[in-house]
Amino acid sequence: MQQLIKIGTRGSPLALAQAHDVKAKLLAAHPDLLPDSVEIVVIKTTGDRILDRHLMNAGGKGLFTKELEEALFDGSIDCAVHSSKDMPTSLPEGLELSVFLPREDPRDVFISSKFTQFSDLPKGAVLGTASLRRRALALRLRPDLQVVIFRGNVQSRLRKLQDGEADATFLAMAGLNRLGMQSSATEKLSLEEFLPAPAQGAVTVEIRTGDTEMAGRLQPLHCADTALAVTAERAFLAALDGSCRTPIAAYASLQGDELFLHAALLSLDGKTVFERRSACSVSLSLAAEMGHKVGLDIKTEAGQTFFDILATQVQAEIE
Ligand SMILES: NCc1[nH]cc(CCC(=O)O)c1CC(=O)O
Repeated sequence: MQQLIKIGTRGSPLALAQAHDVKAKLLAAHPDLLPDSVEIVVIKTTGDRILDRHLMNAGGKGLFTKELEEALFDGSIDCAVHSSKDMPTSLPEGLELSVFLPREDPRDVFISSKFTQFSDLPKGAVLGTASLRRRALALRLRPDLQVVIFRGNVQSRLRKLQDGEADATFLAMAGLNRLGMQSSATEKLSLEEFLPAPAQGAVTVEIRTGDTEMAGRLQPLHCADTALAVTAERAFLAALDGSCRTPIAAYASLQGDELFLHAALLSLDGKTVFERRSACSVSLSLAAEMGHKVGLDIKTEAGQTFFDILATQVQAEIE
């Protein structure tokens, strides 16, 4: 009997779609694997349970990964499938991100049943989002807009919109594509004006360091170009903060034989923006170095006072 490969995932429809995609790609890459030998194991995370409180107040990104990581350590799963943008910048000792799947559309989309594009929103219209980045980017363009906090998975946010809790919301195109819900997107937003979250659109697979068998099985799923871009974006995030309490945006893309990074740190109201562009040659270590340097440069430029004020504002927001 063939040894079972257990793929761990959260239970949201998006997480399940990503895990099933990884399973299908594993089976396609390894004809010797019997379909029954790859199993999806759904693990409920603390983040999924906290729906009443604002997530950042409860502990941030790690809330969605902790239980999956415990399952990796105790052997109840062999790999965990994640949206890279939900991954903390540093992982527990003994775990690593083994592969990045080819990046999906990295853009944010504007969603509304009343208005066909973001610029059509009337004065004072209400946006529903829990993302500090989306809030800051939207207010930067339209300081008149109101923002209410929208939490929950893609489906529940769309339901809140239907229920009239806001005039519009934002979601990642990648998630809608994976859910087969492309038609829910009202307007695809430009990468220039709505700079995505670091690593948006890229699925990653976490494994135990040293699990060469699992790493080998996953290798055919790896996309080197995606890894390069995500490495630069995550290095930027790590140099700045890494938590989701800061409006941070970054997008790197390969153009010819260069990797271009566009990165930004914003104030909560979008009035202050520290923005940089940089480029480097195609190398993982140079990509990491570039992201780190851009992050440190912006950190220095912003200064401690900026971060102190931001922390106070964010705290007041989420209480
Ligand atoms: N925070 C939830 C989350 N994590 C990853 C995605 C989208 C898929 C991706 O970026 O790969 C989403 C939903 C959204 O932001 O619309």
